[in-house]
Amino acid sequence: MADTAKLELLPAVDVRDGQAVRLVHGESGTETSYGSPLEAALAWQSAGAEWLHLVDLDAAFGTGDNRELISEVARAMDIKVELSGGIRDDDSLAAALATGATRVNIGTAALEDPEWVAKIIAEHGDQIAVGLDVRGTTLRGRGWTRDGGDLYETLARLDSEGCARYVVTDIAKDGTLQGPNLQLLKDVCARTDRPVVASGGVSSLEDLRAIAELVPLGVEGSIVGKALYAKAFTLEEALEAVSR
Ligand SMILES: O=C(O)c1ccccc1N[C@@H]1O[C@H](COP(=O)(O)O)[C@@H](O)[C@H]1O
Repeated sequence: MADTAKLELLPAVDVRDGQAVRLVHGESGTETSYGSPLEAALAWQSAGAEWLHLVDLDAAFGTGDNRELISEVARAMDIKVELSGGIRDDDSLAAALATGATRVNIGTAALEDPEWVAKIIAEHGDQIAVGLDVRGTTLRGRGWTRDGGDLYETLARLDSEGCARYVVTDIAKDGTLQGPNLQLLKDVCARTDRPVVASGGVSSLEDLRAIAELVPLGVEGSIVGKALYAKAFTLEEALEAVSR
């Protein structure tokens, strides 16, 4: 990536039981509800977002799914959509791609079904990202409830299979407003030449500027969740903060 590129921002809409929610450390039961997912997504689009990070949390946790609602939201967007949660087999992948999402983010399946993930990377290329959701350097799957191997071993495997991009979440930071794990992002960027999307912990415009400093290392974007819903700053302010 060229050093002059600006950091992309991906406001998040995580859906649980039909509502836009934020979790703390991704733990089921910690939800704060923020109402209609479609209204939230449209608000981020109106505020100037170029991307929406849309997550079906029920599908990620295995507590059902919000497939129709997720599809409705994705189809209503004029902006790019990154779709996550419960994409683990041909049926769920087909449904995700049928929403018109620009790319889909694979978590659990990258840990539990490497052959399938290698196949879909080969078939769909840039439309597939892998979510590397970590505690320390241990990957977590199935709603972040189960260990799924070593971060760097998995990264090396996925790199060799041609994975186009990684979404790196520090679970210890996610939903806490405690700042991103910049060292983790630097460490991942040092181990891959593929673009990295940062996730977890953003609390301030300063945090976003700090992540933007990592663009020359390979950080392409940052997901922003709780800070927007908690009104720590507006999306307009965030976009301005990372514009160059
Ligand atoms: O985004 C969250 O807060 C979250 C919390 C707990 C589990 C998953 C979460 N989000 C994203 O869901 C996908 C993983 O889904 P799957 O394992 O492929 O079914 C991944 O992008 C997570 O970052």
